[in-house]
Amino acid sequence: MTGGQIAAFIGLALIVAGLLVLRRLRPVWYWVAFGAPAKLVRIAITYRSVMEACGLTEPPSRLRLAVAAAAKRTASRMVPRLTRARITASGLVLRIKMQPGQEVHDFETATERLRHSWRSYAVHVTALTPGWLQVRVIGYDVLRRVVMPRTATPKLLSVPVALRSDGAVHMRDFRTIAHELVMGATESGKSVYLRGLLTGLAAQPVALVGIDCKWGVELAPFSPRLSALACTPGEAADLLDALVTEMTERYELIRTVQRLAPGSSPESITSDIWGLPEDTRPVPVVVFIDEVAELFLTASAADEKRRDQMVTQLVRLAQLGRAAGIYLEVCGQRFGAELGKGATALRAQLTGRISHRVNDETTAKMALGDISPVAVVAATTIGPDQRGVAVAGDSSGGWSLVRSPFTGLADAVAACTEHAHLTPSVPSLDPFRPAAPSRGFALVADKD
Ligand SMILES: Nc1ncnc2c1ncn2[C@@H]1O[C@H](COP(=O)(O)OP(=O)(O)OP(=O)(O)O)[C@@H](O)[C@H]1O
Repeated sequence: MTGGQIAAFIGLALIVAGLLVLRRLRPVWYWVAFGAPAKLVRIAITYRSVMEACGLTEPPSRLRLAVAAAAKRTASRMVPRLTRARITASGLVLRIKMQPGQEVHDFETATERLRHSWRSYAVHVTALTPGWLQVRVIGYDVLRRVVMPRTATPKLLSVPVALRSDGAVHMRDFRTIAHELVMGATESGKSVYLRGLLTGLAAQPVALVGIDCKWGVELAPFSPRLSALACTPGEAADLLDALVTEMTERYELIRTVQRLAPGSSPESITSDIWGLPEDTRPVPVVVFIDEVAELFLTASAADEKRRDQMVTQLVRLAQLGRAAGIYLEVCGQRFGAELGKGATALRAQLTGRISHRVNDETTAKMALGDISPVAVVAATTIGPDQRGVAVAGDSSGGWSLVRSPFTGLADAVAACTEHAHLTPSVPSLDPFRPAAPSRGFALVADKD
């Protein structure tokens, strides 16, 4: 071998090694620069044969048969028409026009075959207008290293909290889904999810309230941005009473505005705070409850009375809070009927569901059983090494696999400190406003 050949060989080896490192460490860059163009070419070349192999073609139409007969050749089967292909950070988005006789379900059942044929990580099919569908070909495991797209921007009460396995952004939109239940075993990623949500909301004109009966270890670090915090069941009971009083006052305010000027225009009539004029509209309140089971536990008869009162107030907030701009984000390891009176009623009101890894199928059923049996199975297959991966569903039956980007405790504390000046004062919650933690506390948080 000559010196030049050796140099060329080493150069080639370095390029290949560099590409492998890039693919591992920066999968998005690798995909956009190399993976996507190669995949696009593969799909363009193999499209027809893959559709035939996957059983996604239809017999020729009469017109086609007649034309073929006139030309003395055999008519080919009709292939769904690929009209557009777009490269995204996670894969390719294909727009396909189906042939007469085809339905979206045909493509849904063929996703595994398409995935293997196109050597892709996953294939997702979505119906568009009648006759049209969208096929998302996912190039790599987007949940392994979550990178939120730049287009994912937060809006008032709507925070991009996680990435879906199909590369889309999962938004936590409180105005669409007022209350949510976040479940998962220990070390499954609940706190990281809550931190991300809290960090997103910290920059918005929203009052944040924490109920953390684990002596505040999870939520107390965010004190600079919290309008109220309860760290024991006793404090939680008083805070829930105050929240119900606040809700009642808001309903009275809405009613007062409704009664204004008998001749007022129909557009000014409102049944929630969002229809109120901006200068009178109360600030929205998001209540974070960490480890909800702690609120249900009792050790004595006196505790039981307090528990019943707390649960009643929680159910009232969940039933009526949305119109008053009070939203619940409830977190726990288990949330079944065994927790006692009111648990099932409360769970039924929590429309949004996030289930991280769970210890058993029963727990997955508590979170997702009333959404979809397939979602339950998906939640039970999340492994211990997949921290932060969860099944997100809502009671409409839709669900997807998601993972939140990692938000460290120090980052969340820094965001809360930076936006501390935005903390709204809600007079009825002022007695529960936490004192800002000392610097020493912040340093402990930094170590996370
Ligand atoms: N989205 C994520 N991305 C990367 N790592 C994560 C993610 N979520 C969680 N983890 C890892 O898992 C660890 C445990 O997560 P977390 O503290 O959120 O679990 P948890 O469910 O709140 O546990 P516990 O119930 O014991 O408080 C984190 O310290 C982090 O290392």
